[in-house]
Amino acid sequence: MANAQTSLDKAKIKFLLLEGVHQSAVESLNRAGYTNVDYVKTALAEEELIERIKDAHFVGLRSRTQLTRRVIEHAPKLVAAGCFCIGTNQVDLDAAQEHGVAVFNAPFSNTRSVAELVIAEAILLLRGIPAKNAGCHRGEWDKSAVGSYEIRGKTMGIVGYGSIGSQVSVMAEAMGMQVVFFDVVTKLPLGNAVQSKSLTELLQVADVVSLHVPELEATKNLIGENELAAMKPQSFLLNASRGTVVDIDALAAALESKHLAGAAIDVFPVEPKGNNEEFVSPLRRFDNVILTPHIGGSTMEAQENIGYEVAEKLIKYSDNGTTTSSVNFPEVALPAHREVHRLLHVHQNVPGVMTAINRIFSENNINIAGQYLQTKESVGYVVIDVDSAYSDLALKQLREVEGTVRCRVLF
Ligand SMILES: NC(=O)c1ccc[n+]([C@@H]2O[C@H](COP(=O)([O-])OP(=O)(O)OC[C@H]3O[C@@H](n4cnc5c(N)ncnc54)[C@H](O)[C@@H]3O)[C@@H](O)[C@H]2O)c1
Ligand SMILES: O=C(O)[C@H](O)COP(=O)(O)O
Repeated sequence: MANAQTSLDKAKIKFLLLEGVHQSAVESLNRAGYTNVDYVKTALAEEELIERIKDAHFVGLRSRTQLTRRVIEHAPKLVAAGCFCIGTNQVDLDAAQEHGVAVFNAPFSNTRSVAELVIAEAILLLRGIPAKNAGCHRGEWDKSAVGSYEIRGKTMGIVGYGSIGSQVSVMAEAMGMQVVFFDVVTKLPLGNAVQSKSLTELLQVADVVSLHVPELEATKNLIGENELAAMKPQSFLLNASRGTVVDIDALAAALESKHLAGAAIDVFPVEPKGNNEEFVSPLRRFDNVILTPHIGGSTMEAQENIGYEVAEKLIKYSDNGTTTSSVNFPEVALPAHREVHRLLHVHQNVPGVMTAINRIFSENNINIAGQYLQTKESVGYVVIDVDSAYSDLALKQLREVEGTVRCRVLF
């Protein structure tokens, strides 16, 4: 499937890859015949992105690039976007859907890296290592067991029991911790973990609270002044999810008052746009806080696997039309299209469109070799395999159907 033909010469299909995604992505694209790759090591500000994306068919990005409605409106050729990470909050998914741009991500490849970091941070914080380390760097020698604890026997509270949260759960139990978790969905508890009935119930019993929820309206400031006050005195807060989930000023106050004994924060409400910009945060002054520059998923293993995973999804969509695991698009898993031409029609999901499409085939006496239809919210995606002699005519007429967002052909 990887070397299937597309109607447009593959060398003309442009991939814009941003934020230094792993070379494994470029290798995969080249191997599949896609050699027109514009590789950029950084994120781009909106104006520059608009300039660069205007003739791109595919774009690859990580968490820093903002794929806004305005950018999408200035990308007339764009058929898909690949987020080489888990989060897709940096993409205006509604605008992408409306413009027929399928969005893919890598939901699993970096989850182990985040879970490992969380366990390491829990151990370091309970031992008081961040402050001891900072002291030693300043020439201090504080040899003392006061305030240093094992994690064995302590309670890990996990908020968001998805791919990452559930792995933290298994690892924490393996280290001898008890696990409680809170999720808006009822989840199968792994091992001896127990699902809490409410966030407050979890906050009241956990020695370490680790956040693993997506960025949503409902998770904005999920942990604010009241939630911090509900946490056990001398407990720890870990956030490697999204910066918007924690009210950072309220956290600074809880650390200042010594209600919390420490924290480990990887993501921030405002993050520097690039590695040359200063990192500004009210948390910088605390020795008992581990601060990391949004690197929870940044390991060589994770990045390489993400490169392969997302590139593969973009290649499949380009070569064959398959949209399996898209986050905003109807999911269709398609067989190979041998000896037929494949028409891919993206349309508004409104009554009458499919009738108009099917009329084209019956009125022109075109035999349909295969038809696959799926809808999602405001968008419909129909794939029609036809005899090669008829694809030109069908394509022309399909583009005229009212409600058409985009239409292309693969042969
Ligand atoms: N720091 C990093 O580098 C890094 C790396 C990977 C992922 N992340 C972030 O971590 C987040 C979680 O990743 P994941 O793979 O575990 O996602 P996931 O979708 O597998 O799990 C998220 C879980 O949160 C739950 N949830 C949603 N809203 C909730 C709420 N209000 N209260 C409690 N639970 C809620 C969901 O039901 C789900 O079980 C991602 O969305 C991403 O933003 C950060
Ligand atoms: O959503 C994610 O997977 C993480 O936030 C990592 O994003 P990054 O690839 O920009 O580091």
